[in-house]
Amino acid sequence: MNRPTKTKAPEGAVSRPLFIHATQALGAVLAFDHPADAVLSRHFRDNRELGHRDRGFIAESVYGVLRRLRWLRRLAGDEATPRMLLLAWLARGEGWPMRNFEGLASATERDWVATLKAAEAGAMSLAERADLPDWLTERLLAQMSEDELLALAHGLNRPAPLDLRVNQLKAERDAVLARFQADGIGASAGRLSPQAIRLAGKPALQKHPLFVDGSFEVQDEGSQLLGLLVQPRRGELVVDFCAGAGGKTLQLGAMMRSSGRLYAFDVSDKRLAKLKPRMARAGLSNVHPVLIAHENDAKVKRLAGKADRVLVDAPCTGLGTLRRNPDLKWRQSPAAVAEMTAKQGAILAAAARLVRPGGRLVYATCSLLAEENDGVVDAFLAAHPEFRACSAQDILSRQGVALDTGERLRLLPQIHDTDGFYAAVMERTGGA
Ligand SMILES: C[S@@+](CC[C@H](N)C(=O)[O-])C[C@H]1O[C@@H](n2cnc3c(N)ncnc32)[C@H](O)[C@@H]1O
Repeated sequence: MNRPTKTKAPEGAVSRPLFIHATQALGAVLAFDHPADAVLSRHFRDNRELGHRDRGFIAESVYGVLRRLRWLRRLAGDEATPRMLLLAWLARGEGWPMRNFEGLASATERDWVATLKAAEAGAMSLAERADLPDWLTERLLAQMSEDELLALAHGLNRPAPLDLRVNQLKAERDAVLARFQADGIGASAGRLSPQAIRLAGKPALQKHPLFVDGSFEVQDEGSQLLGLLVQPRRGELVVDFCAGAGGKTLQLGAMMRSSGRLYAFDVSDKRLAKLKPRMARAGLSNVHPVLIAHENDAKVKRLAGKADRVLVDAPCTGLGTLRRNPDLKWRQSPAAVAEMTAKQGAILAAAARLVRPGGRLVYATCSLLAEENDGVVDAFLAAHPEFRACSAQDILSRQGVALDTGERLRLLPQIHDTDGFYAAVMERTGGA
């Protein structure tokens, strides 16, 4: 494969081989057969000579094009190839000067880029301005005004910062911050979660001694608030019903001080397999990963009425994570939303059976769509009078998180600078 660092490029530009890598990766991503992060990981695995900065350029360029695809197609034409879209992104999105294209683009392409730099996108529809598909714009418009939708889209179309969660079993946040400062890593305390650190850039931290010893994990600050809503205590029986690779399981386990029993259910053995080494690094001995066939598996039913707390971090369209996964907006569809909402309702009903009287149930998604959020929770509460709604704002405020969110947690990138998250807290009545 091409060695990207050998060709001399003008200052601020990139080498020709690196540009070719970015074009190839973009072409593969734009087929939309697989998630963009999986396609990029594969490209990097197949091209191990690419360094951290090269990978950064490729990923940022690909994600930049995905975020602004409608605008770029308006400028470059509906038939624009991945190479043309990349040139258009670098010229208009990144504002590269013409000299950066020398050595990368042919004379004809450079003439095209020069024209493009002065081109107007012309009158654009709301969906084009928001850089969202038409169907999604329509759904969001039923929930908010045009101005709110554009502000949301602007927030979603920006790169996400890198957040860490300090593992309270192993370290104090101030000590981790002090160590980062000594190591020259720009970081500050999170504004919302008392366990969060926000990094100034995107340093590679997998080999950092505090990552290796389990003192911190990567977790969006918004996601950390979901763990605070569950608020598990030492010695309790807690179920993380859709645990995946354990982003929230690890947080819950640490909040329980590695005591009690924390069941991590999921239908994906691949995801649960990723949880196991993370549990070990985090120093948790209270987590029990359990592979289930579906939400009504006998392994689930065995815990009926026994759990102090159950988290349902439901499978969803993930549209709240567009800052990190901008391809999702082009890969989701109204049919996928309908399929999701049916599954979410079934999982929530099955998980609710595990909650003991007086116990807590938290339903959460990283979706922005009302049908996956309030729609599922309202239908559940209407069908289950034995559950009552609790105030997310009160629960967070008692843990020192001041957030004007009301009964249900709604986090939005343009307001909270987190991914988009939704959570509803409920309690089974009849407790002591
Ligand atoms: C939003 S992800 C969970 C992310 C995880 N909680 C974290 O914090 O990293 C949703 C998970 O639900 C799982 N899932 C899908 N259907 C399920 C079902 N019927 N029962 C339990 N888990 C399910 C998926 O495999 C996926 O891992």
